[in-house]
Amino acid sequence: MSRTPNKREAKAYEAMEVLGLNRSFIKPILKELLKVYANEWDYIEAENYRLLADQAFEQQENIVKQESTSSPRRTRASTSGTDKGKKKIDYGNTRSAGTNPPKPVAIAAVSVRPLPAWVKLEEDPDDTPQTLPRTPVSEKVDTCEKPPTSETNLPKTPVAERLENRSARDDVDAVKSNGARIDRRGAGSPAKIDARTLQETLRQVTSSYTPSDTAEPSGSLPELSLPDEKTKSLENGDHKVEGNVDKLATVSTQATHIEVLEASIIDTVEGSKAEEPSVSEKGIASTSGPDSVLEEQLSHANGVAEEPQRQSPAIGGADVLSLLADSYSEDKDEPKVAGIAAPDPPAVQTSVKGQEDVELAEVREPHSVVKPPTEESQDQLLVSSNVAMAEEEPLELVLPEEDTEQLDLTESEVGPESGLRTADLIRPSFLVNKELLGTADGDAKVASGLIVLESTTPTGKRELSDPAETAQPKRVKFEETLASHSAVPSMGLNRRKLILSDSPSAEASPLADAEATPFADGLYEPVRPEGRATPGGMMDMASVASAAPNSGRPKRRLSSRNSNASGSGAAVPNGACATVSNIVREPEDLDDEEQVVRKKSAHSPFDISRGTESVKIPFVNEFSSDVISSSFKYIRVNTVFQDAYVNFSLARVGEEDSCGECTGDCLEATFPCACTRETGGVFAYTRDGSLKGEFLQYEMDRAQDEEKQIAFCASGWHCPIERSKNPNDPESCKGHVSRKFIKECWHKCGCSMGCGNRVVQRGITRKLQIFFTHEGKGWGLRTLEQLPAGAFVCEYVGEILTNMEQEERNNNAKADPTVTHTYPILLDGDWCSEKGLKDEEALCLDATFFGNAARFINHRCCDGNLVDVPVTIESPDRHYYHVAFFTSRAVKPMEELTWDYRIDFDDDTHPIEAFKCLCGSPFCRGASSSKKRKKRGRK
Ligand SMILES: C[S@@+](CC[C@H](N)C(=O)[O-])C[C@H]1O[C@@H](n2cnc3c(N)ncnc32)[C@H](O)[C@@H]1O
Repeated sequence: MSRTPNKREAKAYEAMEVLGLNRSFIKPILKELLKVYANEWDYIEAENYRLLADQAFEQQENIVKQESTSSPRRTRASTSGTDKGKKKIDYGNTRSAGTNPPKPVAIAAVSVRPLPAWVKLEEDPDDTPQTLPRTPVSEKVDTCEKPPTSETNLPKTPVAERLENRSARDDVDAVKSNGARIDRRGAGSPAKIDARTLQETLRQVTSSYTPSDTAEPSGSLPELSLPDEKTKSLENGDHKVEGNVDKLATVSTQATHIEVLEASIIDTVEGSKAEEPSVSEKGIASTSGPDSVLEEQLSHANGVAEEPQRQSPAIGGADVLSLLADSYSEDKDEPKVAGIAAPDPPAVQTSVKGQEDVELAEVREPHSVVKPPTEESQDQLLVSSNVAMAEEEPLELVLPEEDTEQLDLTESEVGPESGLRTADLIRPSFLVNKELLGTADGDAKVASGLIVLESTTPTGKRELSDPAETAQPKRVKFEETLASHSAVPSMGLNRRKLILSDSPSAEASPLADAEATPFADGLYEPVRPEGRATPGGMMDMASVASAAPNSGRPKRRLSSRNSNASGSGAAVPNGACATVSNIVREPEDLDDEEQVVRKKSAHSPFDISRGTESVKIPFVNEFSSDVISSSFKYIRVNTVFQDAYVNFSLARVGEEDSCGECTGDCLEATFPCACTRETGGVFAYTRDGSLKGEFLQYEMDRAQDEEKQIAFCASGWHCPIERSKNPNDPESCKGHVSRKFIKECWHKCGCSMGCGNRVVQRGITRKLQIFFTHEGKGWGLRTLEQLPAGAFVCEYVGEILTNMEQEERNNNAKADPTVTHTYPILLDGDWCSEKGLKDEEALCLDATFFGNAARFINHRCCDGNLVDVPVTIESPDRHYYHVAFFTSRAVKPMEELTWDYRIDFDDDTHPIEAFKCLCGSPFCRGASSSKKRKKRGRK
């Protein structure tokens, strides 16, 4: 007999029930969570039981995965086509009566790690947790809240306000009262309309803005009378459509600042009368429709920066497209605060492939100063066919009729010879600026331009404009295929992007260099990455490491200077970048094996952080079907692995390490607060959250000439590195780089989270993207927005390990080629001044298995665009600190973010072989050492 649940437990069940998760399914999960979070109910209850719901949904996904691997081979028909989106498995959903709940599978390892005995869960009344911890230890001590910088500086848009006001509870209530379908995505997540209905809805919405021949809706789909004018809501009889929007990515240049938005459409009513819109919904002023937004963009692109037209408030439920426009137009009025990312609306749950929700890629141009683009950039036409989101039926976005003139493609240009099909061009695209992408480093070779528009056929399938209708078709040339960029994620093979140009200047495109080889029809084959191919499967670091052609190379020294004992170069699978047609494939065109590969991803391509960061971090792979290994788990803050001693107790923070008397923003105070003690009485950050010039300069000088900062462990005891290598007979210290620290305000300080001396602790605010590099470096990180010099990008987050533990990992990796190479950073910035450092205090951060976006930052010899800066936040001890990455110079959108790992490629005493450096820097140390290797007769 089961015991009666206590009140809190009962409430948790109730909340989950609303999400369609029954008690028996939830019970073991709840139990496990309580165990992990030391019975801290506050965690479980926060954000409307989000943690619990997340775990439950994660389990469901695991069950699906288990089912799909244990069940016989799925046919293609079952993964695409008619039964798409149907679920056959019982997820413990209370609505699936009569089926037993499945056995819960193990919760992800990160969640079940027990709290070490020393962890004290202190309370700090000042800090209201805003984001749920993924792990109890570091989340509890970390003050990372939603970045308030821009919130404090910028007025909130009505959309942001509305979304904020609308609590998750409201959504759940709405779902409950309306009996809508339950979405699996997360607690508080509203029910989602099914994919087909949504697509149809959107098609109708978008059709209402198209010239004429709108398709008839399919008979089986609900009839939704959608607006033919911008200000009408999407409401009709029993159906009301409303949505949330979220910025997915940003592409900005001097001339344009474009945000790709994502919208979830929510069908709140199914078969019952639509509810009156809530007050907050009514309060939203609906302004221009999507056509206006795009017209705006286009007029901006033509040099006319007009104020969007305001119209009367929406009467009914929120039209998601109006919301987009609304947000856009409101934002335009706002002052732009340099260097601080605009606040995002509250997180929108990410779409998970195969589920019944669909997301829409939209484009808007927010609050940036818009300058007219160059003539050249207007001449460039970019066709992006990969903006459609993960669902197999892409959503369509129609541009204003007049812009059809911008592109006059002939059928032959989209015919089989070109590798394109009509279907490839019916997806939304976005504006990009040629200058920015054309001049960017690395694989940034995309020119800019305006977007293709297709007309809508009676069948609903939109096609290109009839060439006959166009007066003088422009000669359009495809320039680039695979090595292009996207600001939005897609699923593996289902992405491609082409540049079309009728401009003579296109002949001198950056593509027409040694890296790109022209082939049929002016198409350019992108650079084939170096390195041996891995089988077309998961991006597994181990297999990549073993497949990479670096055997026999000298080993790298386990440098006390920021030892990054990383693995070897990643190789791109064979044929991954053969021809355009090779990758211009619909999901249903993928063979079974590829389908399986795509489904293997344990990460959402829309946001690898799974909502833990305040911005989404998508990942894209334009080359192959590789996905990010499931052995990697995203964590937002450092997390103790096992033995590391990291004491964050408030009692240890003295007066000299906090500014209890301060209020608000310490940077505004007349005198610098106590927290500037480390930095000589000066704040290291500017008011817009960047690293001040002098600090940046110091770090860059240091990076250039580290030898000057080398210091040795105090005499009389042994260096922890040497101790970990050989505990019984350690050698003497080989030296460490002595670092200067930045100290941020923290819990004991009187200032607010908006204080300018809290930057790193707020977490990632920039638009970043993880992408598969074309050079063979594996995954990399790039920015989707312009970054000024000194901008905080991200922290290097990982497991906190003792040096001994790390050494063991290294040895395992060394001994067994199937074991993943490790990516540690040594926290030795103050070892030379610390005496008698114990083993459990000699720490490093390893992001191999648990880490954040920084874990994907690749190495670049000498001239990387990031510098790493040691920052102390919670701990007065400097044996534990944060490693924060700031830009060393301005970085353009789509540029890869890199830093110098400070590897000695010639050091063959290092336990782990250095990878073959493919950084491409003129100062590459790896390249020169490879010459030396050759001299030595090595490969
Ligand atoms: C911290 S990880 C960076 C992310 C990694 N590229 C991935 O796919 O997961 C370090 C590993 O990336 C690869 N890598 C980083 N920089 C590289 C470079 N300049 N050339 C070749 N490989 C590189 C190496 O395999 C290295 O062990």
